[in-house]
Amino acid sequence: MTTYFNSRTPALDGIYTALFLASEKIYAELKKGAGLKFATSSNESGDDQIELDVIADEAFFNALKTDNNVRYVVSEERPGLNKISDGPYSVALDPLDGSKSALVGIPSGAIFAIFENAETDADFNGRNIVSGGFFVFGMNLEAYFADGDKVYKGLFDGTDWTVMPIEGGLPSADVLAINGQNQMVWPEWLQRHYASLLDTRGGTVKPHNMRWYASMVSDMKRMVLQGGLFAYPSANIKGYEEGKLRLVYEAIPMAFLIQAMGGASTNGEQSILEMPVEKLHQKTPVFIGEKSKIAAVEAARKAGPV
Ligand SMILES: O=P(O)(O)OC[C@H]1O[C@](O)(COP(=O)(O)O)[C@@H](O)[C@@H]1O
Ligand SMILES: [Mg+2]
Repeated sequence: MTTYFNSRTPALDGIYTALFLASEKIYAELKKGAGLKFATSSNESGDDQIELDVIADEAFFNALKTDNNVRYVVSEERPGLNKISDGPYSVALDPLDGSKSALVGIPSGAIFAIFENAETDADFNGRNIVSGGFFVFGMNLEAYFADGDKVYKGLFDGTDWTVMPIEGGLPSADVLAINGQNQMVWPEWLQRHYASLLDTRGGTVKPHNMRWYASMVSDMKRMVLQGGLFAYPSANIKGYEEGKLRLVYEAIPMAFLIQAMGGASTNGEQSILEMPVEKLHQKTPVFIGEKSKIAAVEAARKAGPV
């Protein structure tokens, strides 16, 4: 089998190949316009699915199920731990991130994390992750990921992948990616912090620039290329008590990648990579970005009121 990427951990090479091959399949379906309508099903968490969610989940699962290094596959679209073998690594996936945005032509993608020696839900945490990142299904098929502490960009030209290191760390920009929909019911400290990021001080200072794709992979691609702050906070409204994003296969892989670039993450109180995991599908408030911006979020949270 062709090796698409030589990991610093050679046992991961086959897993990367499976992930890259599955992404090609999903991208080809998306390019054909296949699966871009609501399915009659819903996923493990009760979210409505589009047909491409199901196609994407099957593509990843089928690609990974023959690899003896893969112990479990975890997916947003499936219940529980799906046993593959007794191998040392487990893969957690959001097989189609931003699916509702895909319906209107905004780049979607897939998020992945590889964990070492995971046996229970609790083991799928930021201390056991060895690789994390995402694919973007946009103008091109691209991958952005951290293999250990090294960061790479992959570009598919329709036949082959070119994978290159990303050097130079996380760029810096006063860009804020957040959905302001729930701002009236955000914690009070966040309402204040948000206002401070947009404060022009009487027209003398440029406020943070707002960007929101409603597609985490697209917002994180912007982060990798330009810097900034990405946030999906909790809100005092049904369904958003812990935000919207999933800890294991959305927050942790993105936090791992951005930390490898010199950035940081928090749930408001602690790094996402330090958070205990209780359930595979649990949600968490997410703040990911430049170190100084994450420190400012935590300082605002500490200053209260919560
Ligand atoms: O609809 P909202 O509140 O803008 O949420 C958008 C967020 O939800 C997500 O689409 C995640 O949901 P899916 O994985 O179900 O697509 C993220 O990609 C994005 O950041
Ligand atoms: Mg998602």
